[in-house]
Amino acid sequence: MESIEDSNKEPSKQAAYVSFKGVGHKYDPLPTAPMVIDSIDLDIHRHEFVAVVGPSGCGKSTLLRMVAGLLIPSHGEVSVFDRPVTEPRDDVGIVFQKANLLPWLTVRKNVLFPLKHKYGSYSANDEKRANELLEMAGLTQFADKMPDELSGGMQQRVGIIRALLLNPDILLMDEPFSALDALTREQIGFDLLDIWREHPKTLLFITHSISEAVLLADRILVMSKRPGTVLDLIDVDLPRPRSSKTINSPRFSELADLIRGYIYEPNVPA
Ligand SMILES: Nc1ncnc2c1ncn2[C@@H]1O[C@H](COP(=O)(O)OP(=O)(O)OP(=O)(O)O)[C@@H](O)[C@H]1O
Repeated sequence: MESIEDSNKEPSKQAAYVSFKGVGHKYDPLPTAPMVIDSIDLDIHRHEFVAVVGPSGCGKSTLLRMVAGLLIPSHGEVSVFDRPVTEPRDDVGIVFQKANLLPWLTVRKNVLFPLKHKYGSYSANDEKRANELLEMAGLTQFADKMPDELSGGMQQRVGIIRALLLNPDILLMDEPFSALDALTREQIGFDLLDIWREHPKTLLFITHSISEAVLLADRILVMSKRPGTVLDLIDVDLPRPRSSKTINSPRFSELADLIRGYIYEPNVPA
């Protein structure tokens, strides 16, 4: 089976897993209403890490909601594994900016909550898996604590583990680290890469941080201002595993500058 390390080589030769074909959307059905996103064509490969960057309001979250089936595009089609997405999918995990843990449940019970909610109960095996994931995220000693006893970074890790417990094939992350301080943010990014290596997922990751996108992703979708279109889809040809050394490499700066050019001078060809 292909490893993640191989998966960012020659992405154009791989089969599409999540596909956007001519996707556009307007929230208001009036014919004169403006499009929020327009003419999005994009193929994402299985177990690929794609970061999405673009100006505020360009439709990044709108794209994510479409993959989850929480929003059906008014134009074009989103499909997963060649099947059009027409309703909410249960094979998708979502992580938002805030972990939104339930304050009256312990960390372990928060992680297990989606299973309980979905199936009414969970098995000893589920609990074992929850413990394994908590261990991997360095949270074993906090498993029986209440969420307000954890730092923001730890709470966000719990949110990620919770999204992973249902073993979704697709993980959607909407600015998951933006509420964290810079150091925690970098560390949790590396933690995410470790988790993703151990539990491969197709990952769509929205961020406002250009360096975070370059550090983590296989490819970066750069969107224009509203209506959001694809300005570029950049292969991040930096070797894995990535580390803090990656940030000091000349190629890292080149890629970050390329994206900055699009974001800050969108009319100037890079
Ligand atoms: N439910 C909705 N009804 C009407 N308009 C909406 C709705 N959701 C989003 N919009 C509008 O669609 C546009 C794109 O929103 P979206 O949240 O997808 O952008 P974004 O790129 O994720 O923004 P940000 O970076 O600020 O989070 C915005 O102008 C927003 O106001």
